[in-house]
Amino acid sequence: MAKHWADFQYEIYLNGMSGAVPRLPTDPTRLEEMAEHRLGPGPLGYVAGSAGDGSTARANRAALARRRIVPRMLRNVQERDLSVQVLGRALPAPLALAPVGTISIVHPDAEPAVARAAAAQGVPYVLSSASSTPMEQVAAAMGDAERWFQLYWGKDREVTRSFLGRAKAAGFTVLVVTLDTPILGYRPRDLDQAYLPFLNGVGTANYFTDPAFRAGLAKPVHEDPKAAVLHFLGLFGDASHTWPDLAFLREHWDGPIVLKGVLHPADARLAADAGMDGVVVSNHGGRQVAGSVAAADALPRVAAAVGDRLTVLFDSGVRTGADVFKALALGARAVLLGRPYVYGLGLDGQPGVEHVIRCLLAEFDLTLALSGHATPATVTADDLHEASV
Ligand SMILES: Cc1cc2nc3c(=O)[nH]c(=O)nc-3n(C[C@H](O)[C@H](O)[C@H](O)COP(=O)(O)O)c2cc1C
Ligand SMILES: CCCCCCC(=O)C(=O)O
Repeated sequence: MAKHWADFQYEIYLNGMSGAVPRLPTDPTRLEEMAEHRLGPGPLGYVAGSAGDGSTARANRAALARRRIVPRMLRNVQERDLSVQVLGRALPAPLALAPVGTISIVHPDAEPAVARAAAAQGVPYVLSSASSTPMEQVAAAMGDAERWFQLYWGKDREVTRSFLGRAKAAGFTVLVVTLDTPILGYRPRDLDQAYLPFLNGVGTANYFTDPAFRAGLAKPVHEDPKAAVLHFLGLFGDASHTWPDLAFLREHWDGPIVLKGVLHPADARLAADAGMDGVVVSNHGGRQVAGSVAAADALPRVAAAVGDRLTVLFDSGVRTGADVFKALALGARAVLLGRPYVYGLGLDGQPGVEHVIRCLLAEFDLTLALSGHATPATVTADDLHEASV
């Protein structure tokens, strides 16, 4: 019998009989409010902030809210199985943790704590290139869990080659290449505070420990850390890449490659033509292009274009179990969770991340059941009503 994630809510109620209530809110909005009070202004602005006037981040939420679920009745949902096949892997639920760089700014346990939480819940964690902890150390904390690595595909081919070699040696099997951040977006909350974690050497650990990166420095990192940070800023992204350049990555990575940040169906077709295995329909949580299409509005068009050729994943705005359901109905195979788990980490370390995962999946399990589905596979666009406002 498959695990019933919904049982988490009964666990909470039962614990309540002995006077215990959850340490963190079970509602993502209240979780975010709590984080707003606990995180310092710099880290909070960096995590919660987005590009320009913030309209893309708001549109992400609105596009999901506009779609309403139309539950079906009398369909025997007593036994449910949330597992899905993603890139040839069986996941216990259609969920992975999105790559989020520099998270030691919210909690000193940082990526290893997230890795342990994800492994404990069986959910893949996509480790960011901009991790505060070298990838080998995070891999060690992942145990037997799925290891996915996100690449910032930068200017220096030797560094890219070295990252791919290290990731492979550390047991990462899926490569997620982020396309939407060759340059950092315009982010007023960070600009107003002149706050960027990288300036303090946070999020540079994979680079500073990398032999190819170090070979490009005139002095060792500890002798001239500022020069090392500037070197990192100069090479982390490369806005000159074009589609044929993907051949380099295909040549150096023999596992699945997923392109993150695809919003246009034509780009999704190009990804398939380039021999990629999947795309993440994402606008980076509204952090890159202010005024960009909401990710949930882009999703059905991308799924219609390449759903039969590529694995379509989704992020940007997922906060609740109902959002996961809606993303599947719009054509995603699974979703990536971003900011909410960072708030869980900031508030309570590894248990905080586990709490966020368990709440989300309990709500997803209940949404699925109460909408008439025993498995994610049967959810389709027919389960949604699009409200006019
Ligand atoms: C603080 C922060 C750092 C991020 N760092 C990365 C990163 O290193 N690599 C990456 O591909 N995406 C990064 N992202 C984007 C996330 O992977 C994801 O696309 C986004 O958080 C989804 O939006 P949501 O959090 O609003 O759901 C970051 C997002 C945040 C909030
Ligand atoms: C200057 C390095 C930029 C890395 C961007 C990290 C990220 O994806 C985000 O902040 O969003």
